[in-house]
Amino acid sequence: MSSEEGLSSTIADWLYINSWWLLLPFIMLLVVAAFIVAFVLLLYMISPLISPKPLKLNGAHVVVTGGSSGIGKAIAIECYRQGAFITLVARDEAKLVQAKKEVEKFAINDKQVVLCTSVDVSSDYSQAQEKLGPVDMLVNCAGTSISGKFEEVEVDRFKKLMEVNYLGSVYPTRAVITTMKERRMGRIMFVSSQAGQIGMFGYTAYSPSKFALRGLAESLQMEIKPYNIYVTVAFPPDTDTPGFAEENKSKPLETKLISETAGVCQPDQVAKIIVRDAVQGNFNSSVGPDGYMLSALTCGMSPVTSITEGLQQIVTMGLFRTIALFYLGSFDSIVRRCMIQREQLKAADKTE
Ligand SMILES: NC(=O)C1=CN([C@@H]2O[C@H](COP(=O)(O)OP(=O)(O)OC[C@H]3O[C@@H](n4cnc5c(N)ncnc54)[C@H](OP(=O)(O)O)[C@@H]3O)[C@@H](O)[C@H]2O)C=CC1
Ligand SMILES: CCCCCCCCCCCCCCCC(=O)[C@@H](N)CO
Repeated sequence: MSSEEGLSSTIADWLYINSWWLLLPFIMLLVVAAFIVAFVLLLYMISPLISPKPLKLNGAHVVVTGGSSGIGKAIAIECYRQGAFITLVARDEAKLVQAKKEVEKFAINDKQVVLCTSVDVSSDYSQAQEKLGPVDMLVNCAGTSISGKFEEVEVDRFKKLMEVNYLGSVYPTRAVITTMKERRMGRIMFVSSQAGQIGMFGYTAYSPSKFALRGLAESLQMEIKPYNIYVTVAFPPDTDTPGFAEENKSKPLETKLISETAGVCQPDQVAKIIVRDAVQGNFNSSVGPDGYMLSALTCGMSPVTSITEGLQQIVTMGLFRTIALFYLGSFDSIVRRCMIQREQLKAADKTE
């Protein structure tokens, strides 16, 4: 027997004896796949248990702070169109009366009413509790924005934004929560911003006040879930409102250029999405593809309200982080280019 023959017969013997071992990795793979499929099916079977029952807006009482303008007014209209009773809360009485008239145009039955109360949500709110009566859904939308470089924003503006955007959501929520817990039902909505998911140039005062809402929402949701009350945090992009127009008058170029990435939305489009998510009891409400990516990417330890949402987060997170790194690179280069341009302008001014 030549040495070549010997070698091939050894391999054949080896293959014959051990061939089924070769299949082992495939068998294991099949078993793992079967387990995953069974697990996902099981999750879907129990999903009705973790998804809240949708809120019936028809006949419900919805309170909207910041309801006299922009996104808040659009939310009020969207709820009114679905048969809700509305209370609008803001400071300026004339604007409130005007908004009330606009909302009333969308009535679907003659029992519906729109009330308004002039309250500054950033100062204590406890007296308002009795006036309001039972509330099915509270929309915390009153808010304002200030942009500018960190050292150029006056110190008291940092405080003001926390008072209006953050504490202005705490006080109204405190006013309605006890009754909601007693009735074992309700929805609380916080209108944050995409700038509450990503810290960016020009928003050193604004972003923290919007990030804070997310922390409040997560903590509160864990407390009140057993009472069948669901919290929604909305993270809209730039939206075409009077507030946005005002903000644009003094917005740094960098902030404008970076924000443009996510585009500008219309308030009624934003309101539709937010109201749908609040009715369904979704914790997270995002607008547009960038909003979707940002929410999946920054979900952290936030509560999950559907199996599909959880699975999507698991599958997409790594991919979205990869995309985010490119975005961050482009934002850094916007900031660097603007800085160089400013310095060149300054130098040119000096030589003149
Ligand atoms: N527009 C945008 O690009 C985006 C906005 N957002 C957020 O959405 C919310 C609404 O924004 P937008 O519609 O643009 O704003 P607007 O400026 O158009 O409207 C703000 C509303 O809040 C009320 N409000 C402001 N301060 C107080 C206060 N202290 N007490 C009671 N009511 C108050 C205003 O009425 P009054 O002044 O009479 O009190 C008005 O009704 C804000 O929280 C904002 O941060 C988030 C992402 C994007
Ligand atoms: C995978 C990762 C995707 C990343 C996408 C990043 C997009 C960032 C855009 C940030 C826009 C911030 C808008 C703030 C609007 C606002 O709150 C003010 N206009 C209020 O008046």
